[in-house]
Amino acid sequence: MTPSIDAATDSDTGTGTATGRSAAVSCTRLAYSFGETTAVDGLDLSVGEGEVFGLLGPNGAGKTTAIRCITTLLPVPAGMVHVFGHDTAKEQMSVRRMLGYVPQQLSADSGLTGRENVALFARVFDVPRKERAARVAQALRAVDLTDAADRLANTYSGGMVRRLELAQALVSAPRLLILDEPTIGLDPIARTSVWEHINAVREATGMTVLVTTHYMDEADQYCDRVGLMHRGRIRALGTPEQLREGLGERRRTEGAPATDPLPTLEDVFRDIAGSGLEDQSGGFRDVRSTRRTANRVG
Ligand SMILES: Nc1ncnc2c1ncn2[C@@H]1O[C@H](COP(=O)(O)OP(=O)(O)OP(=O)(O)O)[C@@H](O)[C@H]1O
Repeated sequence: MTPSIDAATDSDTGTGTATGRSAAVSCTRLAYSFGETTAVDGLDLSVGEGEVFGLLGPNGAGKTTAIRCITTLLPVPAGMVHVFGHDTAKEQMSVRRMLGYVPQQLSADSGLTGRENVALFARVFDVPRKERAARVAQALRAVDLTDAADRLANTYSGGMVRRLELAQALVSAPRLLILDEPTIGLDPIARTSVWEHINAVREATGMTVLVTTHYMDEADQYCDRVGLMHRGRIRALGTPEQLREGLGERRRTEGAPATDPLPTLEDVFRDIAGSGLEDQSGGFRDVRSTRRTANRVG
């Protein structure tokens, strides 16, 4: 099993100096293409320290690609990415040490117990040997898996697997937690539970959270700010309330009655993504995401 962020060998000595920027994540004109397909197209993004920032967008908007550049799993061919002031192109190891990453794909090994899965990540992320057992126990406790810690992961429900993956990402005490669709395919109770655990850790540690989600209700409820991404760029940015009010205001200037209810975040999303939302939802990529989750549950 390969952990989501491998221990890397690169020229970074780990002594890179932060440039003094206060942003947890800063992308400047980030661009990434797969052959002819432009996935990220000049992305400018700044996530403040301690924020819960939601990156929203239809399938294929470029969210995962942007996240993989931020985590250093993909190179940055154009533009710049900094994590707490460290340049991801030059200081790959320093950046990786500050990150916890829960990818869309399954990152837990079904043939290991919960504790063994988390311990594996503790080793890969260089948690000092003497502290490992305590840190693993702490991470499992933080996601409420202490009682199930010594069961094989293939006996876990989908929600428990997601919480286990959260524990794997938390065991290195990251300053920045990046989650790609953390609740996709989970039932409403399991979704709420995942968010409650993320929030509890954030409140206790001040960790910054960058999350992608298709669930607008989650973004509205849990994110301090959201960026709506479409065709590789951020098309709208603000608090969920600002975005909802902005669309409401525009609709009123276009003649909508003042008595109309305030638009939802989903209305804002549809306003920006337009037909892209209709064109791409339910496609192969969507099915693949759901299957990935089904495999996890199964
Ligand atoms: N490995 C790859 N090879 C070729 N094209 C890719 C690859 N990964 C992504 N793409 C393309 O890049 C674009 C952006 O994909 P990306 O996965 O970043 O979007 P996304 O917003 O994360 O979508 P989703 O919400 O479905 O996860 C899409 O057009 C996609 O088809």
